[in-house]
Amino acid sequence: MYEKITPPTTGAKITFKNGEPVVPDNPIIPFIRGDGTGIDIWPATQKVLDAAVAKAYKGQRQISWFKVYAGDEACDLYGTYQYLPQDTLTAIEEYGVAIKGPLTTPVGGGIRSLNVALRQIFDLYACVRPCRYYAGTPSPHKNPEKLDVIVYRENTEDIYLGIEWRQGSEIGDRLIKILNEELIPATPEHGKKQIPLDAGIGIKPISKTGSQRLVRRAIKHALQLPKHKQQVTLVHKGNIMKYTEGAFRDWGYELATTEFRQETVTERESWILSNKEKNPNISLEENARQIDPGFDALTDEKKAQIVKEVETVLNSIWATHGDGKWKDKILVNDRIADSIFQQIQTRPDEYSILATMNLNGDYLSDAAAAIVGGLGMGPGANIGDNSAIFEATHGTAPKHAGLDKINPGSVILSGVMMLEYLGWQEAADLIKKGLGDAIANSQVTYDLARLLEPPVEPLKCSEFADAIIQHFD
Ligand SMILES: NC(=O)C1=CN([C@@H]2O[C@H](COP(=O)(O)OP(=O)(O)OC[C@H]3O[C@@H](n4cnc5c(N)ncnc54)[C@H](OP(=O)(O)O)[C@@H]3O)[C@@H](O)[C@H]2O)C=CC1
Ligand SMILES: O=C(O)CCC(=O)C(=O)O
Ligand SMILES: [Mg+2]
Repeated sequence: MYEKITPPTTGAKITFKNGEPVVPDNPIIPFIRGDGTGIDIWPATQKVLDAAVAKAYKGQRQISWFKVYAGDEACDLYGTYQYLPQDTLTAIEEYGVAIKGPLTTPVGGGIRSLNVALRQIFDLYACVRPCRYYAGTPSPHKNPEKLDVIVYRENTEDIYLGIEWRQGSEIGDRLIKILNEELIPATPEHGKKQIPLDAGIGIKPISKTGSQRLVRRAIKHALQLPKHKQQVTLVHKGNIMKYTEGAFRDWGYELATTEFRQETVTERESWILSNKEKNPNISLEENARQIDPGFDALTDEKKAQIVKEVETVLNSIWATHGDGKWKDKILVNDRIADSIFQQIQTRPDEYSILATMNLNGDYLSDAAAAIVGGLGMGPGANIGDNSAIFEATHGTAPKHAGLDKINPGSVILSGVMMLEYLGWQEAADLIKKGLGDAIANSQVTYDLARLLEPPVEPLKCSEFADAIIQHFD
C-alpha cells in the first residue's frame, strides 16, 4: 500500500461519524515535519505533546506518530519534484487526523502551494485560527488581552483555487479577447470597461455551498462559546466585489436566519426589536428611520423596502426574539474587510468569531496574531467533515531555519487544538498551563524576548519546549 513509508506497528485508526472524530486511546497520527524552521519546531512540538499525554493519562492513552513526507524532505526521499507523494495522501486519508509544519511555496512561478493543495484534496473547508492573549506576552498593543477572536476562514475556494493565467499566455490572451469582445459588452452594467491586453487573469469563485458550510461551522462553534462571546461577524469586501464577497455576506445571513433561526439574531434585527422595546408604539416608518440614518434622503421605493423589512422582522420574530429575548441569541453581524483590520485594533473586545473568505482570512489571521504576540503565537486547524490537518498560521521563516531559535509556540498550540479536537482536554490544558507559565516567567524565545522590557535572554526553541513541560506541575 505504501511505497516508502511504514505505519507504526502499534495504534489504531481515528474514524469519523457524522463529521466528528471517533478516537481510540492509541491513535496513529501522521505528521509532516515541514520545510525551513520545521526542522526546529517539529521535534519541540512532538516532545511537548508526548509529555502532556503521558502526564495526563499515565500510559492509558498515547499517540503513535507516523512520519510522512512533503516539501523538500519528500523530494529527498522520493525524488526531484515529488513534493507531495501519494504515500502521504494515502496516510492522511487512512488515518484522518494529521499535523504538519510549514511548507515552502515559491512566489511567481514554480509549484503551487502544497499547504493549499492539502486543504483542497481533503476538502478541509474551515481554517480555524484562534488569536488569544497569554499573560506576559509582549505586544505592540496597550491591551492585547482584549483580543480574543477566532478567524474562521473558508479554505477551499476564492483565488486560492489557483485558476489563473500568466500575462501573455495563449489562453490568457484568448480569455481577455472573449471577455472584451463578447462577455463584457453583453453585460450592460459593465459599460465600456475593457481588460488591459497585457493583464494576467485570476478567477475568484465564491460559491453558496462553500460559504454556507463555513458559516454553519462558525455558528455551531459560537454555540459552544460563553454567552458573551456568542457572535459571528461576516467579513467581506462586498461593496466592491458584489457577486462574490457581497454574496458571501448575503448567504451567511440567509443561513443564519433559516437553519439557525431560533439561535440567532442579526444586528439589524436587534436594532428593530430594541427600538420597539424602548417605544412599544413606535411606527414602522420611525423604526425604519432609526435603523437607517440616511432614511429621509432615500427614494420612496427604497424607504418602502426598509419599512417592509421592519414589518417582516416584527411579524416573524417578535414572539420568539422580542422583549429582550434576542440578547440571549448568537449575534450575527457583518463588517467590511478593511474596516475589520482597524476594528480588531481599536475595538478588539467587540468581536469573537470572524467568518471570512479565503484571502481575507489569510491576511486577517496574521494581523490578529501580531496583536497577541506575533506569528510565534498563532495556531490553526484545517477542518473538514472526514479529516483534519493541524498547522500554524505562519510559514517556514527560512532565515531562522536550523538555528534552534524560532518560537515553536504556534505549532505546539496547533497541537493543543488537535488534542481538544480528539477530546483529550486534560492533555491540552496541561500544555496551555505550561506555555502560559513559561511566558509569565519571561522564559521565551527571541521573538518575544526582544519585545520584553527590559529585554531578557532568549531561550532556544528546544529550551522553550522544555520550559513548557517543566511548568506542567
Ligand atoms: N501553512 C504554511 O505552511 C505556510 C507557508 N508559508 C510559506 O512560508 C514561506 C516563508 O513565508 P514568509 O512570508 O517568510 O512568512 P513566515 O510566516 O514564514 O515568516 C515571516 C516572519 O514572521 C516571523 N515568524 C514566522 N514564524 C515565526 C515563529 N514560529 N516564531 C517567531 N516568529 C515567526 C519571523 O519574523 P522575524 O524574522 O522578524 O522574527 C519571520 O521572518 C513562503 O514560502 C510561504 O509561502 C507561509 C504561510 C503559511
Ligand atoms: O501556502 C502558502 O505558502 C501560504 C499559505 C498561507 O499563507 C496561509 O494559509 O496562511
Ligand atoms: Mg498566511
